[in-house]
Amino acid sequence: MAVSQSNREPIIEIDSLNVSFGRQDVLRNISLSVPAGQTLAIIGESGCGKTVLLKTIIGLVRPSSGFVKFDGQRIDQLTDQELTQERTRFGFVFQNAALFDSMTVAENISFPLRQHHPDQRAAHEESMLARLAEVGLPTAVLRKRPAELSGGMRKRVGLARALIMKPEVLLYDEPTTGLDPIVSDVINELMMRTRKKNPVTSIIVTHDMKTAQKVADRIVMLYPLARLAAGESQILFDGTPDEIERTKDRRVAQFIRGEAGDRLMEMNENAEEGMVI
Ligand SMILES: Nc1ncnc2c1ncn2[C@@H]1O[C@H](COP(=O)(O)OP(=O)(O)OP(=O)(O)O)[C@@H](O)[C@H]1O
Repeated sequence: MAVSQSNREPIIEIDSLNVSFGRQDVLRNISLSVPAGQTLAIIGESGCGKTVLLKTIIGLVRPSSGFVKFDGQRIDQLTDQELTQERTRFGFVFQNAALFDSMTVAENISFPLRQHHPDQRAAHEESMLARLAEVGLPTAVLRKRPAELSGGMRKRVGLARALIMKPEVLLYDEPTTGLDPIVSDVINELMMRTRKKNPVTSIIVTHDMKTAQKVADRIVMLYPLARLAAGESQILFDGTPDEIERTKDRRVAQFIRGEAGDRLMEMNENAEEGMVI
């Protein structure tokens, strides 16, 4: 699976990026270049800043310093109107599918088209049916509301909605969280199929090592700033799925194998000191 695409032009370039909220530093000196067509998985423990990185890429969070370039343009230098326009080149698959409960599946999927091309209603239905087929859902679901669907179906509807504008970049935030292993693997297959059918660049934020191993060409692991040694890069690992299996870094190895490691020792020490954790 691990195909190197480093010879392609970068579509996203992150340069010396720092993000803070008040006094809390979340991302420090992140530099990352994502070639067009690559599928990049960003892994790391809860709270290390994965979602913040995704949001910074699409301009929902502003950097404290450094910048993100999309297709050669600095995101932080765009006007609101330009940013709205550029965002139509992205598809975002949110953590909890983030569908509108009051709308039917059909209305949810076609929502971006209605927002951006209200004059082309005749073409909406055709696009919607094509996307629905792409994510393997029957037309019978179109009239249902999200609450009537299973978690896996909602994720598929979220993916169909993300695909409807034919995005150049797909951002997935925890696409398999909360799904059983079988349905998770269906979503993995769909992400791979989507990439085969469309020339997209994908960035997948995930805790799920199976997703990272199976779907990604490249894996980047972030580490919480508070746990880093002075001067250490927040990107603990950047390489292929094969390379991460052979990592010599104990923290990376513990993460990919799901071992509590140091955290268990910390818990025991804290418990001995009578701390509530
Ligand atoms: N808008 C915000 N305002 C203040 N703090 C924020 C904001 N967004 C995120 N944070 C903080 O930034 C840190 C990183 O959050 P983020 O959601 O990126 O983590 P994550 O790695 O995606 O975690 P998880 O895997 O649990 O989703 C957290 O401490 C969070 O509380």
